[in-house]
Amino acid sequence: RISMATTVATWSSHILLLSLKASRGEKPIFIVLVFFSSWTSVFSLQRKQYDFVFFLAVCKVTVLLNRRAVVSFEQLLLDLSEALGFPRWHRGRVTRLYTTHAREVKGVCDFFCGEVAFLALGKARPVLNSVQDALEELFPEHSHYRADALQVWEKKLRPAPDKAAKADSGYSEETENTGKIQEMQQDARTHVKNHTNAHTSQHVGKNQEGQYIPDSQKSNKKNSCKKPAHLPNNLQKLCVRGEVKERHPSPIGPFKHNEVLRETDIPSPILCENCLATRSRPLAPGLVSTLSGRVPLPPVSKKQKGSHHTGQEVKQSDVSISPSSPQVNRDKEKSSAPSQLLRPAPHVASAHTETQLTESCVLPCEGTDLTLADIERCYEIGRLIGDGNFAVVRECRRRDNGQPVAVKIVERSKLVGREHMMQNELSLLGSLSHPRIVRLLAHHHTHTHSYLVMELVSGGDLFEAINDKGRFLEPEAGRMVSDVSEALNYIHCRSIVHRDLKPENLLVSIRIEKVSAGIGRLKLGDFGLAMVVTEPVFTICGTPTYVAPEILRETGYGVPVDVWALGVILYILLCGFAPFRSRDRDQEELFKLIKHAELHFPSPYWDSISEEAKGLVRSLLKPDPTVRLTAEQILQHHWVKAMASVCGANHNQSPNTP
Ligand SMILES: Nc1ncnc2c1ncn2[C@@H]1O[C@H](COP(=O)(O)OP(=O)(O)OP(=O)(O)O)[C@@H](O)[C@H]1O
Repeated sequence: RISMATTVATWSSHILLLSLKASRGEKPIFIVLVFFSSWTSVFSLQRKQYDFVFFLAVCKVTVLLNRRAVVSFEQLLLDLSEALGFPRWHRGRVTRLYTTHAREVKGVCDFFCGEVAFLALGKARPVLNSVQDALEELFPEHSHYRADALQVWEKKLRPAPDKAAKADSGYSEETENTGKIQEMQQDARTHVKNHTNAHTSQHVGKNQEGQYIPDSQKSNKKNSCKKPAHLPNNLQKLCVRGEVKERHPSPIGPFKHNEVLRETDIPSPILCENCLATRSRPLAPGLVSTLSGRVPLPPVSKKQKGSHHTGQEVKQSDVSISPSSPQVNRDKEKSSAPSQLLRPAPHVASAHTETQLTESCVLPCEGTDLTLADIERCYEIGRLIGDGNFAVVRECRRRDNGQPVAVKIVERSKLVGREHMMQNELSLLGSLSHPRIVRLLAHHHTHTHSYLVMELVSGGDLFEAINDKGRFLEPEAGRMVSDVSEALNYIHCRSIVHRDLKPENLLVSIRIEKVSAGIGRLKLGDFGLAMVVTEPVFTICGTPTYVAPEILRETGYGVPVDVWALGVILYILLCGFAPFRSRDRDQEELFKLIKHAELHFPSPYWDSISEEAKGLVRSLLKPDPTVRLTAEQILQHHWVKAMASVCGANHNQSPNTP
């Protein structure tokens, strides 16, 4: 997966250049740094268990960073710095990252958002000549791009006429702490080229020698909107899984301008960090299926996840992931699929009458006698829109009335020992009907797979929206909290606890770009871990970042755990990073922090956020579940009401509009 990239390691007076070359035609997954390093650094990197550490020469190492490996921006800076030979204690460590166009990278999302290259800097201001050298080295054939970038840098580095302008330059805060003028004359001048559009890429550079300033202990605290691990079942210990960041088009493309969006340019799926779910985006507007004018359906012959499949391909992939012998399948199912699994949910049965199925589309929700051909006769199977641990979700269309639906295809052999998860989805979700909860319309079963036909929520999920936007304005965040609280209030009144509330399970009912305009509405989905709670539950389950302290304390829990998770989500919505995070991605440390529940609102990220919003966060993240707000109380909270009404007034929409 590593392309042997051109090695560019050039000293300029202040900036060390790192360069890479993308391997062509591969999915973009990793950020790669190649550097010259001491053995000490190499070993420390290995101890950190990066995905790959390659020895390309005696002292040259490639480090692949991916989105899941990065817990916080602070940690990312430390990792980059260490990779470049400046460990965290080193005076010359990297403290800032800038894009080629002088925009400071302030969080993990910024880092993984498709920039081609970054300048990694220490404490001191960079010198324009060095930037120019760096740009020339990196983009030798792109004089316009270089000139453009240089112009922005020139503006940024122009001597500040007064104190205020200096403060605005973005270089003043970090140096305040050091208090040593000579330290400001040193920097970890490194030019890092980053390529998220390539499966793997390569950077090469050299360490800089000399005196460096000490760590100010005040590096950027902004964290990622990273998704932590999802538990495959409710008995397993919480553990962190991986994620691969989606591809974003590069700002300058693969060194080309004005590229037209083709189908092949549709961003590749993201692999969800929490649940190893592959995340793909809705088709770009205008990409309409050749099969149907109404719903974007798959063109042919792309087999990787997130690509489009024909019905035939779906069939093939179904076959390939199933146990080879049909007899084996049947035997497995006999032992794994409980009889309740096949019982239709009461609410689901009525869905058939409501949707006026034609004769050919009436499929039973009972028994396992159906075949894939039966399913395909009723549903045109479309592109992959989600992929969890046990299921893939595809956009489909009913053939009789053209209704777009989402079909969750569960391979039942993967559910052995966890049959309750699907049972929950069928019995609990099937019994619910609320505008803020994804509706289960029908379910069908073959010998090997179950098909859960759901309302299609076409705007992606909140995780993607957070990834896109970083953080949200208070009115947007308030309305989202209101939406989720409505859903929670509805299920909590029925003594149902969701237990896996997180941004990935909140679907946006319209396209993501409109979320930024405050119009997106959320719907709660994935009831795989939900259960009816009549007495305290002790099972440890959930997703680390969102797990409530009482779950970890194992003292028994109930519906308030969902409110805690909502508190974590609100915190992330407002500032872009999670309230409890371990710098070293240490799960034990994370759990300690959660149990301790000490809440901070670090500056400057929270400076502009109202006390009311902070107050609500505090009320949701109360370690004692008995004093935590209930979903009903959240809906009555003055900030939530005010924010929801601002959004409602802006968009002339009732909060209950589906
Ligand atoms: N009704 C829907 N409409 C649109 N997209 C959906 C729908 N349901 C699920 N998805 C997408 O599919 C992804 C996976 O779905 P879901 O979480 O239900 O699968 P899962 O296998 O239960 O996941 P997990 O691994 O978390 O248990 C979701 O994150 C979402 O992006």
